[in-house]
Amino acid sequence: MSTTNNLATVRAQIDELDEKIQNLITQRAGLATEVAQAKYAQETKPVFYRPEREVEVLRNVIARNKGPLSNETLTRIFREIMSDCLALQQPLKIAFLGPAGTYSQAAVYKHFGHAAQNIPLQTIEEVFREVEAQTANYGVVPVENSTEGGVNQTLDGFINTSLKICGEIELPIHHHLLANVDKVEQIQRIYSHQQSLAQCHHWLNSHLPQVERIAVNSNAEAARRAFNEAGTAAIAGQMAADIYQLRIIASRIEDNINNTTRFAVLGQQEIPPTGGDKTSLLLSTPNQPGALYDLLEPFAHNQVNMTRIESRPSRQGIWEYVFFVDIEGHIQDAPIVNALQTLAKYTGLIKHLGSYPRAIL
Ligand SMILES: C=C(O[C@@H]1C=C(C(=O)O)C=C[C@H]1O)C(=O)O
Repeated sequence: MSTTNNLATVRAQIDELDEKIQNLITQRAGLATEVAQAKYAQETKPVFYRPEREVEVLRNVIARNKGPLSNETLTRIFREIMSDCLALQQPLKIAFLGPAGTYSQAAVYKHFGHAAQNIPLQTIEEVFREVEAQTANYGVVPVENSTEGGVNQTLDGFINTSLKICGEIELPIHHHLLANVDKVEQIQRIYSHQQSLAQCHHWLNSHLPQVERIAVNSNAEAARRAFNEAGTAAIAGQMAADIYQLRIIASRIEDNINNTTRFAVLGQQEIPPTGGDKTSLLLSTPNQPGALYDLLEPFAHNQVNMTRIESRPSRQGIWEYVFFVDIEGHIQDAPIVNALQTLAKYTGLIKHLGSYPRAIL
């Protein structure tokens, strides 16, 4: 068969498959609206977004994958399908640290797909407030970065909030130097979020040691300034480069190539166990010898794996601390129930911040 014929035949096969795929997606959307009816019938205040179900769908997708498409690609496609199916039931409003073009927005797209309505806000505190006030259904806040550690505004937000963490998102972070200059020598000032400046510290010291670095509220705000002010550059991501029409002068300038930020999804609901969960707790100890040992021992004794521990001043006395602890498992799992029972004897405060499915990819 000639190449032209072959091309035509394969394209005909693709057309046939596309028709099937489209029919199947349409059928799936129909079923999602049936699910909505079932939720109305079963629940007085129906909850449409179900992270425990979405993660099950995505884990099935990964388990079935035989290539050539990567797990990342297939989960991205299925997330978008679910995003639109969910929007037929309830269009979600998601609050995050704006303006448009921040890594937080990239995390929102990764987790909720493009059918959700984005609500960019000016501070992390506002994200907590809008979700508490139910002006937004969910919020996405950065918790920690693999290079720079915890995000203090978010940790402080957890201390006072009644919201629950109902998901986590892991986003690889690639920073670029963005500007509308012809030569690097023309750059007099670099704007970025303080975390991003810190994550590119070595690169800046070796390439642009004399240039002034100015911390602003977000990377997208930095990009906006670089667009408006001559002789300025921003450190931000690809999305900000696209939105603010800036050229990439140097790409991937983060000091650590595995630079990743972990985000939490804030909401009002408690998520049932999925078999691959994490639990976040806020604990406090009295200021006395062995207090930290007493806090850790029950987890070790019950074979609960701790993935993170971080302290913050409690703001209630001088040199008093609260501890943010992440463990593997769900709050309903027996080892965690037992550990918390023991812990209750020693600690002043045990606040369950949430149990949620581990981040997918
Ligand atoms: C369809 C449902 O509602 C939503 C949409 C989902 C989907 O499209 O698969 C999954 C979970 C929910 O967020 C459901 O709960 O099953």
